[in-house]
Amino acid sequence: MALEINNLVGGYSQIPVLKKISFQVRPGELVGLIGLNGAGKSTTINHIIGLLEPQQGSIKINNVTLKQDPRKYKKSLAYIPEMPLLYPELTLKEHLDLTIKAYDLNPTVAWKLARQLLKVFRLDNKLTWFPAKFSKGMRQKVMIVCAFITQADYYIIDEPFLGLDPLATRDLLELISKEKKRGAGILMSTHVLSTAQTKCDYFVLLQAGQIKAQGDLAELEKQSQISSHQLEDIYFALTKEDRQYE
Ligand SMILES: Nc1ncnc2c1ncn2[C@@H]1O[C@H](COP(=O)(O)OP(=O)(O)OP(=O)(O)O)[C@@H](O)[C@H]1O
Repeated sequence: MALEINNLVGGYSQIPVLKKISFQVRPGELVGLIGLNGAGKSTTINHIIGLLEPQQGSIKINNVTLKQDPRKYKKSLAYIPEMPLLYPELTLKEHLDLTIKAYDLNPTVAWKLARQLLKVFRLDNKLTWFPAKFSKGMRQKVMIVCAFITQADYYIIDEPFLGLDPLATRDLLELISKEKKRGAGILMSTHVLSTAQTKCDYFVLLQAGQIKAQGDLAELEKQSQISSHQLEDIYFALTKEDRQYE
């Protein structure tokens, strides 16, 4: 049981952005997807959520590809994009109702969880609001609440920390930790290496569409051949030579 990316070649045209990347996200694990601008993080995520089709290789969730069983694959996955995308004509309550329908959730159970999450993210008195009234951070929180009520097997979270205030960041990290304990696997792309270092169990370092290194912090430190426990130092050491030629 895992989210498995096997020898994935992909991108937006015939010239691939991703060149044979392979890694796994296992249940109960938070994996950090790390890389400079343009390294291929969003492209990887777009493949996993099914916006792009693999040119070669495969992506499986619990042994099923999107093509084999689209319903099962999509229900196993919840996605929080970097830029919040909401329906302008739907209220916050209607966004939650839509998620409950789309994921075929038990409305009583889902609403109980939704109420708790809305309170945590201070949205509980805004159920009748339309997205136009929300700030960017509030919109992001709506997406977080919608994603986490699904109780999916795997979460894909794209750069979550940029628009969130410190309180919301702390609340999200607590939520991630709870979901890990429930057994969910989480893939999170981020540039915030200090947070990634303390929270992620495993790291995938992308460089120009290839995996430069992967492992836990100790394994990465070994591969980097430097004596630093800081993810930032290890990351720069591992990607130094390649950056000179970009
Ligand atoms: N819609 C697109 N069409 C064509 N090429 C694209 C498209 N989106 C991204 N690319 C290219 O794919 C490569 C990887 O981009 P991607 O968005 O995956 O990087 P990223 O690691 O997510 O970067 P960032 O940290 O800036 O978000 C880049 O060379 C980029 O120019």
